[in-house]
Amino acid sequence: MIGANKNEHLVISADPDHPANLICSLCKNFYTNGWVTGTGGGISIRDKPNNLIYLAPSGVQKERMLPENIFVKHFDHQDQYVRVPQGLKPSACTPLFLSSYNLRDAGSCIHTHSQAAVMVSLLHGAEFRISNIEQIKALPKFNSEGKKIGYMDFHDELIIPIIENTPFEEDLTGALQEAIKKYPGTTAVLVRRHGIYVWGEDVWKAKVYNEAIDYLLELAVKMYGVGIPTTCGIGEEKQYLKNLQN
Ligand SMILES: CSCCC(=O)C(=O)COP(=O)(O)O
Ligand SMILES: [Zn+2]
Repeated sequence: MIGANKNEHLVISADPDHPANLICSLCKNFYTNGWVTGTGGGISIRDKPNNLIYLAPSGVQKERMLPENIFVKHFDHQDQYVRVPQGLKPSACTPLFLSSYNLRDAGSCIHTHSQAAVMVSLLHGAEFRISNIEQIKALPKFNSEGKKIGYMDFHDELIIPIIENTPFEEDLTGALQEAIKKYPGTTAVLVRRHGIYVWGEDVWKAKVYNEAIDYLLELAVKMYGVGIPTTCGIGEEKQYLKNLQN
């Protein structure tokens, strides 16, 4: 778009909670968790009141980005950028982030290359399931139309679909959209041998959901390591641990 490089006012703000600042600060935080190392992963934030979408550049060290490196699109004209930083390309994850906005009205979407996500994708088929773990209560519960109706209970079973990886990130879009439609109860999609996409109503919800899910994925890997199934009922773990000792 002509003049898109000029709209620097859209990304320069003294407010630490401005989307362009938050993309940079949260990516630093994700980097220390090992979620966006080696340029992989990222985050997009939607400014719902101003109808704008903020996106990181592609192929850069995500923990070193500056607000002026951030791309901006208008939500109603998703084929056009209103801010294009010079010499940079928008994240290859863009169509995946947009899918969460368009299909789930998300306010932010996080993509990580978490090793726990990759491990779980290697240990499961089409779905990851876990239940009877306190941390599940941090995750949203949806009705059959994908509308949030509250939070999951301790005994609820969390189900996250797993899609197959593709050589190019953007080619994941069709499978991610299918999974979003097939699983109205999910707020995340795992990508086998690659990572995970997690979205939420706003950036802070997306952050909490991503943290809670990653905790559960990491726990799941540890449970497999000692032979306890992730859907094991309360008290049943003893029988698996007993088998382990024999
Ligand atoms: C080693 S990163 C490969 C690309 C990828 O999976 C990813 O998440 C980063 O894509 P981007 O275009 O945002 O750099
Ligand atoms: Zn990726």
